[in-house]
Amino acid sequence: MTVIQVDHVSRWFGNVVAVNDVTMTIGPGVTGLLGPNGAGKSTLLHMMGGFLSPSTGTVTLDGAPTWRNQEIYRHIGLVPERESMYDFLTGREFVVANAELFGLATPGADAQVAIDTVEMEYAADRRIATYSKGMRQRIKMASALVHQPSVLLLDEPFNGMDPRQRMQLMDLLRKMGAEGRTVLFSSHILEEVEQLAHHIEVMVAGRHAASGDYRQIRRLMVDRPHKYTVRTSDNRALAAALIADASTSGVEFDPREDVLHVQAVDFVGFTRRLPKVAREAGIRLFEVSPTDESLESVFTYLVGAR
Ligand SMILES: Nc1ncnc2c1ncn2[C@@H]1O[C@H](COP(=O)(O)OP(=O)(O)OP(=O)(O)O)[C@@H](O)[C@H]1O
Repeated sequence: MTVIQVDHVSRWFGNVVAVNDVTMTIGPGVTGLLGPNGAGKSTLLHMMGGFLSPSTGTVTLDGAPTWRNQEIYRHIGLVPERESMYDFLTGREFVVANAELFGLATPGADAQVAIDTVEMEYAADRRIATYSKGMRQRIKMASALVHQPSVLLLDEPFNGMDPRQRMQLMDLLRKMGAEGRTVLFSSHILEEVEQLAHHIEVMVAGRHAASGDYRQIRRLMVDRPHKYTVRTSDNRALAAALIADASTSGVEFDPREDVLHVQAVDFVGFTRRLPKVAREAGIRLFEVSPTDESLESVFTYLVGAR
């Protein structure tokens, strides 16, 4: 069971609309759920995990509703951002307790596999009270993995982790995605999502703002200005030709790098016009690359566009 379908889902708390008419499909592999604080990511993850009911709409896993569905819980692991941990337990006891809650036949052995997966064996028999934030995160992860779910939902999993722990967790999530599991993690940190997820879903203010590869999302925003670095056989001549063309709103010549920085009016218009403008002026294009194609700029545009 691997495909989560969110269909016209809204969730409100009193007057606050946390999730507003969201429809999305999450399949196998690693997907990033990106959005600023308060965008509704946690609320959405909890509804996907079946721990919170939608106010309207449905959330299903391979067609079966997730809300209060015992059968579905066996296939989903949720790693919440905040969770009251039982500090007096050891990491191992905590994971074993979760294995028992799932009714697994061999809780000790299953807990051991999960502890090894998150590389926490060295501290498994220490009390959780003595753990760092990153260790707590990993033991939570072990307890979410103890029943070998096909869907893993993680809320801000990298919070509080040091760079080494972050790399380890990224490797682990990549591996799980490659095994065919559905891995969905939320983050407000752009570079995390960019490094890990091939596919991203963007939430802004409770709404589903965009979906796809971040470059595709960038291209969806064709009405936004885009910047390019262009290197040609005659940069000055192209600068003159471009500034006379409606596709371009600004050109800067950089003599040190011997390139042009071009501000295009829109993506589609510029990518169509540039080869023609160059050909008509008898100029050869050596390099054309977008200069602001980072997820950060996509996100800023998406947030700014609201
Ligand atoms: N139990 C609740 N009661 C009242 N309001 C809530 C509740 N849970 C969430 N909200 C509100 O819903 C909105 C979305 O919150 P949510 O936690 O889902 O966002 P988020 O994107 O996960 O942000 P963060 O990363 O800060 O947790 C916020 O305005 C939040 O205050």
